[in-house]
Amino acid sequence: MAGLRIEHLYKRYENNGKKKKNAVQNDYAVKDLNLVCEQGEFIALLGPSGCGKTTTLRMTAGLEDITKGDIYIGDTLVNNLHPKDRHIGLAFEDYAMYPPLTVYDNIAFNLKAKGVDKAEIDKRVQEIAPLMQCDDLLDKMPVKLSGGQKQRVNIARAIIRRPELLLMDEPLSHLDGKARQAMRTEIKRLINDIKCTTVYVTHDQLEAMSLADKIAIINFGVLQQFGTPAEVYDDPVNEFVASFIGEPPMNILETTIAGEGDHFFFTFKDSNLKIAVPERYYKVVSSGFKCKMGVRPMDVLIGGADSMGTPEEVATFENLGDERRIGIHVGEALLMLITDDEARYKSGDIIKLEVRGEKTHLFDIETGDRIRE
Ligand SMILES: Nc1ncnc2c1ncn2[C@@H]1O[C@H](COP(=O)(O)OP(=O)(O)OP(=O)(O)O)[C@@H](O)[C@H]1O
Repeated sequence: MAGLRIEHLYKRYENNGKKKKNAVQNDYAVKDLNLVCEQGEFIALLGPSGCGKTTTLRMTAGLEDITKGDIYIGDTLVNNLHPKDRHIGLAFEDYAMYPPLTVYDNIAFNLKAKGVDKAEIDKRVQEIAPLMQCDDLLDKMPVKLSGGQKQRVNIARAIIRRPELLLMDEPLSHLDGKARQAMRTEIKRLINDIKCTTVYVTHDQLEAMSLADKIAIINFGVLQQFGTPAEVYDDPVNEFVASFIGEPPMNILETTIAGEGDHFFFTFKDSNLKIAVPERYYKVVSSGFKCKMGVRPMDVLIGGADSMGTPEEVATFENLGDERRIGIHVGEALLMLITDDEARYKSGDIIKLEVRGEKTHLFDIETGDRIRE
């Protein structure tokens, strides 16, 4: 098992003028990426489609040339090493199994190719198969497997080589909701068992939040933030991260600060809503200051009958069973709140809105960067 270090990594695809769909605006698919994944850590590369996650993984695997920068696996600079010499396990999105071979032979394939002796191969397959819950599939042909079973075999194939580093690219993307959730739990258990350094590509923030020790959030090839799930959720560095992490996303509204006496409030165009600015921001705001205010839907509350909250009209109501989502127009924007309150609302109902001012974040209107107290 080894750690991974990525230093000032760049990738520019040479396309003879032709561009792929979603091609990056700045021509770099990956731009000045720096990442450290400690030995035994599980990191997720997270970002929207086309942001450069797969490109980063493929460069790490040696399947794609590096334009500039260095990749170390353990202390070894691997820039010019062949993939088979990098001691990596790959579990990619498409399950490229060998159709004429049984599951057993698929799992054993790479060890056989390396000339590992039969008894050792059998020992390892018998070790891995129960771990991936595919021991009862060993005699089956790939065509007979469900999506989840294929994925389990795929991961078994990747880990049987006892890689220094396990690279997974959207391994759950072919699965539907329930199977996805089940496999997520299995992957978590597996990684706990084998304690392998892992880099996991996903565009699903829930997957990243639930599996990873640390998440690297990427946009347009540029690393936005690298931190634990709690750090990226509670302390986002910019508007992009704040709105990418969390479901439903953080409410982000343009605001003008108004001073009243000794206090400051967030105010909004064409709305009566007024939210107290936390005192910790008093050093950086002034009356008339324009910025964006972010607040998570669970920090917007419905006040009781005696609440001092602002009366607001319900615009949208969704009942999702265990939670209800309410949308309120604030000028042209829609402010979402989540409640487990049993009450049913309909559009036009009036509720008292209370916003937990201490939970708000401020962002620069132009750059989207967090404004820190
Ligand atoms: N072989 C290629 N030739 C040219 N451009 C490419 C190639 N592969 C990827 N790109 C471009 O590089 C950028 C990053 O793509 P990449 O596949 O790494 O993103 P991603 O974040 O993994 O996206 P997805 O989640 O959709 O797989 C995109 O703009 C994409 O169009």
